[in-house]
Amino acid sequence: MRLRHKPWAQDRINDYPQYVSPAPETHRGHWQERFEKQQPLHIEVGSGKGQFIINLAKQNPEINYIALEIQTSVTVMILDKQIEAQLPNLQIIHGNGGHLNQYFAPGEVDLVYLNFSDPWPKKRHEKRRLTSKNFLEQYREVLKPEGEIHFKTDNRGLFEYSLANLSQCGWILKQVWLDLHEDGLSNNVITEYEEKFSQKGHPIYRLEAYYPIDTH
Ligand SMILES: C[S@@+](CC[C@H](N)C(=O)[O-])C[C@H]1O[C@@H](n2cnc3c(N)ncnc32)[C@H](O)[C@@H]1O
Repeated sequence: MRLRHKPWAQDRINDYPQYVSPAPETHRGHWQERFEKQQPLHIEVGSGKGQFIINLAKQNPEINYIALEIQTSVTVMILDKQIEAQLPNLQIIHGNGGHLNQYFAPGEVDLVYLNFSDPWPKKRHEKRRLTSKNFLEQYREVLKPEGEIHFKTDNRGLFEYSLANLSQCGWILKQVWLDLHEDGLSNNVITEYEEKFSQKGHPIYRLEAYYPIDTH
């Protein structure tokens, strides 16, 4: 998938290399050097406008976060929030989650968040789904042993598809929620899309999964 460029937005991104590096692949294996403190690294693939990850970064200064977003104009919206908040534990990648192993070294990431990923309902677009097998392989490569994926969606079809792929690819499900806001999760941080779909009365599905250490 190609990055969608908008010149004005790209110029704005270029003005803040301290928050959005022009060459994220050059930090592969060295992301900790871009943060004030060396601490666990959590990333969100498909961050949208950044509400979720900005709030997480504010709430958890003991964790480093990276927002990864493919659309240029949307990346600018995260950047604008970061320019205001100046969080020392937040970096932004304007890039494609399908290239994760170019941005991160094996085991560099502690946790991957996927929130309300585009469902791409047509079979011919399956490869674009962030829980397709290609993407799951990328997460497995960059996560530390037993590092986790936390995934939320209101789309039942995408949730079932993701559960099936995870289990076929050997991931272990730690926990599954079929109606997050009914079942409760004490420290749930709400995303933009979650707010929108919850207001419409949609149930929110959630899962936590990890890839087991190979004991052979
Ligand atoms: C439906 S929005 C959800 C935004 C946010 N996570 C939320 O829950 O409010 C999905 C976002 O994922 C981004 N996206 C889709 N495919 C991507 C990819 N391959 N790499 C990075 N971002 C991607 C889209 O541009 C969009 O901003």
